[in-house]
Amino acid sequence: MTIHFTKGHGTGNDFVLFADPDGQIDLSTAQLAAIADRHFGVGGDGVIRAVRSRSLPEGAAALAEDDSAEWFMDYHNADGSPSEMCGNGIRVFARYLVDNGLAELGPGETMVIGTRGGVRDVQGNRSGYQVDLGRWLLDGGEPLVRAKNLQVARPGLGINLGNPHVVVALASEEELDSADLSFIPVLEPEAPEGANVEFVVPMDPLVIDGVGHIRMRVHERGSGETLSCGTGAAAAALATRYWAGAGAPNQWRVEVPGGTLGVRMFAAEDGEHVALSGPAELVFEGDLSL
Ligand SMILES: N[C@@H](CCC[C@H](N)C(=O)O)C(=O)O
Repeated sequence: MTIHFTKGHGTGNDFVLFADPDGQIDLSTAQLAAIADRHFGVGGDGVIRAVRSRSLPEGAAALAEDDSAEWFMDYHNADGSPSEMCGNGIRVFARYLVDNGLAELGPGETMVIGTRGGVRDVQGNRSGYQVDLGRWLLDGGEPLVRAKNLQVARPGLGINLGNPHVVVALASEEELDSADLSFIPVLEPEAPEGANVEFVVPMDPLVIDGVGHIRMRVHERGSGETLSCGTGAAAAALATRYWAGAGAPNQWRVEVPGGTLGVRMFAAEDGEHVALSGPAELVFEGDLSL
């Protein structure tokens, strides 16, 4: 079987995308991991299948939530495990659909995309694409986090954005730079479904012209350390605002090793939502025989 793929990224969080509109390509965990392998495959932090919501079982829930969710982002991590959501991936996915003529997204228009974490609204903007990540939840408690090269275990904050995160504040940029994230951080107690773990430090000053500034590195569940994580950047901004207390801003710039992401918290009908914006690039295409 040959698959025509496109390689894309959002702030260096990179993905292998392919279209399977009618849901005819059923890749095993091992095949997905082989595609994402940086030495023996195309290489990427995740593999994204563009499939019509009506053509896969999980799509029924997306269509029940919003029947305009024609497309479903079938997301898998680099080890082949499925994830509920990917904030950078969904922005790159929207660009992929538009550039390949599979969907249209005019200025000011919204594209509704199905994911395992629920439907998400994506819009184009000046810096690339923006996604409304929906309602967020303080979820997962405050586990202790250990990572190699961190002198002491740190308390984390569990946040759910469709997928699970634990955010940890570090003392300084030096500590952030020297943390060895090549190993899975140890959580105590363990997260039953695993977690993406974000390490953050506030920049100095924290707030400039009403916008909060932080730096972040991440160890993604199922993919290891990546250059960026969109839902992770949103979780990091939410946790920092939580720790900063009353008066902290609702708009944030998050510096990740692969660039800068924007995060904005805003009131919606069903509670507070968080939105993520930043670049979404398509880099090259090719054919892959499996
Ligand atoms: N890179 C993504 C998150 C991808 C999924 C994650 N590794 C998980 O297992 O939840 C993002 O940009 O949000």
